Amino acid sequence: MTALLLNGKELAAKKREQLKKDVEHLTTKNVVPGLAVILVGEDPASQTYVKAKQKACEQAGIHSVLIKKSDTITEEELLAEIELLNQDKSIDGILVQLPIPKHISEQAVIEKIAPEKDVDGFHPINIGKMMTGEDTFLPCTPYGVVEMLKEAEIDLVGKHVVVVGRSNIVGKPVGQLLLNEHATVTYCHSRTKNLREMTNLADILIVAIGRPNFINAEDVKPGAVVVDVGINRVDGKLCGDVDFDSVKEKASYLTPVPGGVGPMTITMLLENTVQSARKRL
Ligand SMILES: Nc1nc(=O)c2c([nH]1)NC[C@@H]1CN(c3ccc(C(=O)N[C@@H](CCC(=O)O)C(=O)O)cc3)C=[N+]21
Repeated sequence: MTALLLNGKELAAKKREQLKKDVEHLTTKNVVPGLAVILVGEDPASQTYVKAKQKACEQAGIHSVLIKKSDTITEEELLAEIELLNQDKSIDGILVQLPIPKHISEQAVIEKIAPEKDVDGFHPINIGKMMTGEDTFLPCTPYGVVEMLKEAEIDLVGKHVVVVGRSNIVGKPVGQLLLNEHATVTYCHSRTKNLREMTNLADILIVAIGRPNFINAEDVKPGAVVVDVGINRVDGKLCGDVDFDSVKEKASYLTPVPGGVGPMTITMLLENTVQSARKRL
């Protein structure tokens, strides 16, 4: 038996069609959703992602502004740029593309963004609201993962979710969102002992550790749902954290890379931007 594909690209396309209609409607009411992206430095991967975000905005009718800064910018100057965007009434969402140069505090930058424009869902106020289950901007990648699982009608209630990875932008929040959906959540990471025993307990295994082929068929319980959040470049080829060919013979559902979680991340960013713009009505 081979796993069914959780096709993020297809769901993203469907959601973007709906978003386009939502944006048209807002525009007739003189509200054009606006997203500002700040890119610091010349990292090629970041440039690719930012281009993809801009293209997606354009297709949905969202006004997007790219602010490019040299990697010699000071923290003070970057915070001043964010303040301008906080005050700008045409901007509903602000995203500072990560990573940023080491001489600038990532936390200071995140906390400078007005929480009501934090469409990444990274501000501590929004993280707090997510934890208590209040209405807020959900972080895009975790939000996209939950949307994919719901689209496939995978029941989450009481299921054992094992998250491999504990980053602030993926691992920690994806576990929290699935806990909010009544799953039982275990977090594992690079220092977990007996990792294979842990991952074999998972009904739903979420992998976001950033290492190619970190998870193979022996790590997976037969019939498990496996979500690969990894984005790695190996010999110029994009791959996830999961050994797709071996795991597809054992899992019930599996996300591909590319075409899985990545396109959903961008789609949820657009959704958050539109959600923010609606408050202007
Ligand atoms: N403030 C901030 N917010 C982010 O959301 C953010 C960030 N910084 N920094 C970098 C990561 C990475 N990220 C991706 C988004 C889409 C794809 C994506 O669409 N991937 C395609 C393939 C793209 C390709 O071919 O390179 C796919 O998986 O099918 C991947 C990665 C957002 N990030």
